[in-house]
Amino acid sequence: MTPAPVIEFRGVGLTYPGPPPVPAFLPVDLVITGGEYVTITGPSGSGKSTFLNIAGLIDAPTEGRCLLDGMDTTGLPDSDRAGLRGRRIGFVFQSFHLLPHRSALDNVALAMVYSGVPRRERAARARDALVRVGLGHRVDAMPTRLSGGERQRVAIARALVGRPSLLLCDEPTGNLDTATADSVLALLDDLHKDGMTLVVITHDAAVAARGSRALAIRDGRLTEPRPARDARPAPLHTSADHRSGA
Ligand SMILES: Nc1ncnc2c1ncn2[C@@H]1O[C@H](COP(=O)(O)OP(=O)(O)OP(=O)(O)O)[C@@H](O)[C@H]1O
Repeated sequence: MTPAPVIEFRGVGLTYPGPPPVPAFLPVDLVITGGEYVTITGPSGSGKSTFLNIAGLIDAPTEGRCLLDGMDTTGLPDSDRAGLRGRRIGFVFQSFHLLPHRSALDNVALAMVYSGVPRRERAARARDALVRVGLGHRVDAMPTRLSGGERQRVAIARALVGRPSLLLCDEPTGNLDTATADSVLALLDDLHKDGMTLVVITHDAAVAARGSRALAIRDGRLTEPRPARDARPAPLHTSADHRSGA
C-alpha cells in the first residue's frame, strides 16, 4: 500500500503583510508522504522558519491550501489549528525548551495535559517515551543535571509522547557538539526506521545528508535538487507554473 500524504501543499505561499510586504515563502506544491525523512537547508533569511511555521500549523499561508493527514486546514479557526497541531505534530527545537525546574518525566508528561490523555496514563506514557529515546535511567533528573544531548532526547520524547504523525525539527543539533549531535541523529534515524515522518531543518550539510529526501530553500523558493549527476536545483511545481501551463 502506498503511504498516504502527511503534508500536502497546494500552491502554498506566505507573504508577510509589511509594509513593505515580504514574500517570504513563494507558492509551491509539495507532498511529503508517511515515513519520509525530509531535510531542508537554506541560508539565513531564506524562509526555513516560515516553512516550518506553515507546515506546523503555527502560521496560516496567505495563499494556497495546506493539508495535514489529508485534512484541509485552510480557513480553520486558530483553536482548531492548535488542536490539530497538538495531536498530530511534534516539535523539536535547537534550544530544547524544557522547563528547568521539572523532571525529565514531568517535562514529557506535561505535553499531554491538553491532548486528552487521562492523567493516570500520562506518567506511564512519559516513561515509555523516555525509554524509547534511551533515557529510561534518567526519568527523575532535572534538565540542569542532563547533558545537552540528553536534554534534546527529553525534548524528542516530549515531541513523540502524543504519538504525532509528523516530527518537525528545527536545527535539532545546532546546540550540540559533533559526537552528541551524532547520537541524536542516530535516534532520528531509528525513528525514521520505525516509520516516523520527519522534517529536519538544518544549515549543516552532514545533517541534511542523513535524510531520505533533501529539499533546499533560497529567497523563499523551495526546490528539490536533482540526483547527483545533475546538481542543478529543480523547482517544485508552483501554482504559478500551473497557471502558465508549465
Ligand atoms: N513577521 C515577519 N514580518 C515580515 N518579514 C518577516 C517576518 N518574519 C520573517 N520575515 C522575513 O521573511 C524572510 C524569511 O524569514 P525566515 O525567518 O523564514 O528565514 P530563515 O531561513 O528561517 O532564517 P534563519 O536561518 O536566520 O532563522 C526573511 O526575509 C525575513 O526577514
